[in-house]
Amino acid sequence: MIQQIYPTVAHPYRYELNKDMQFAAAHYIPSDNAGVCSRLHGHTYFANVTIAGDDLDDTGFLVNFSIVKKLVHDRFDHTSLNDHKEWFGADHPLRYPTTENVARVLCEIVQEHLDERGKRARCIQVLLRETPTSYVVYRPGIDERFGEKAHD
Ligand SMILES: Nc1nc2c(c(=O)[nH]1)N=C([C@H](O)[C@H](O)COP(=O)(O)OP(=O)(O)OP(=O)(O)O)CN2
Ligand SMILES: [Zn+2]
Repeated sequence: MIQQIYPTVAHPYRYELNKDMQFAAAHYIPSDNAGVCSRLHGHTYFANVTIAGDDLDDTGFLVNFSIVKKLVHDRFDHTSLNDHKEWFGADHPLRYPTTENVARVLCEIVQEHLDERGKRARCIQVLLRETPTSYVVYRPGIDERFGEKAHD
């Protein structure tokens, strides 16, 4: 696993959980402006997902680390990102599988799961490294990040 210096995000929650994952995936950026990246190629992506919240479940978990791995690694590992039509496509730049968009999609997928659990935990940051020299940090807007705590 890559040793990574993580950017921190200030938040009002008691607990903060981080899950590191790697997944191998192919993609292409469906735009002529993307140069060689418009051709199918692959990366070993490194993702760090940060979740924060105040309430633990009956197991003493904010959320089970292995569930986060299932949501991200198990869904995308050894796949082509462009094939995941629910999230990615050629019809709009926000749906191209760029590092920026993939980072946001990972955050949205994790947040959807957290919403289903009903413990008010938030996915507050996703760091996604595409190559040894390129990564993106995605943080939702303050209202999405902190929910009802945004204006405390
Ligand atoms: N803002 C973005 N720029 C680029 C993205 C992206 O998702 N967001 N993606 C690519 C390509 O997909 C490519 O795989 C990664 O590009 P790059 O960092 O340029 O890759 P290199 O390994 O060639 O980097 P060097 O540091 O020059 O070795 C391109 N741009
Ligand atoms: Zn790429």
